[in-house]
Amino acid sequence: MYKILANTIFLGKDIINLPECHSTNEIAMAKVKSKEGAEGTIVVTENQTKGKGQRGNVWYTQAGKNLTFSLILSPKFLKPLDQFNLNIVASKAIHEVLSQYVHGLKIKWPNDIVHEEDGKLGGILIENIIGQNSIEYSIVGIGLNLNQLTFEISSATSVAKLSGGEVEKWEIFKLLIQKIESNYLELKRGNVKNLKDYYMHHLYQFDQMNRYKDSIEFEGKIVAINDYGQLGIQKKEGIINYYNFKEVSFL
Ligand SMILES: O=C(O)CCCC[C@@H]1SC[C@@H]2NC(=O)N[C@@H]21
Repeated sequence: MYKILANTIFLGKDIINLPECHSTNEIAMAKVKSKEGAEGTIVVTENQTKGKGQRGNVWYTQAGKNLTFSLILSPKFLKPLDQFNLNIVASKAIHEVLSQYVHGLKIKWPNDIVHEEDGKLGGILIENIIGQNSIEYSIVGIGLNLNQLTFEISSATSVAKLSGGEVEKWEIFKLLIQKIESNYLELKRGNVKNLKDYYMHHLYQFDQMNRYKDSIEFEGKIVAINDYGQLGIQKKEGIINYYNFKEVSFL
């Protein structure tokens, strides 16, 4: 069991801690839809049995070892087209906290946390309820591999594997809540530039030639992310193409 004294203003004041559930995102979304989930509520579980990942994938995690949780936010100050800013808020917070434990971490667009040589440690799945001209609610689901040591896929890793020892997951949870809240409040105050500068500074493969694939494989370098969160890749010939998620893959 954990004791959290996160010292936050609103985030994590209400924590729903479940020994087991299918998906914390699903539970958080159901809470919002039934008007039981106020902004700041967090759903966390020790054993997520059917975690949702990006691109319709399943997020696998070993019971008890890792962090799987979802935050309920109500960013009505954001227009639907500005929703990528929430990815920046969450990925920056995770990068800031996990970098206290492991060196060489990067943010892989749009919101994976990876080690530059050793694979993926964490992912974020954001699901929004969009209103007329604003984001009514946002469920920010976070899965982080902390103490898991063996993986079925070779591209996955964990903080413990990279740092050489088990970490205190509730301490990391507390630090994350604090960082996410402070980044979110910074976004609310309109300081997007500071947040985005951090994100770009730690972006995986930024300004390096690499291979990518859209309809065909090509060589290019990541040079920008625009206000809509599209990834700008400059091809060898100099033209910059902007991609939505799913339109381009890293090779
Ligand atoms: O594919 C990814 O990289 C995103 C993974 C997001 C997984 C987290 S775990 C907690 C939350 N609940 C879910 O069902 N998914 C997210």
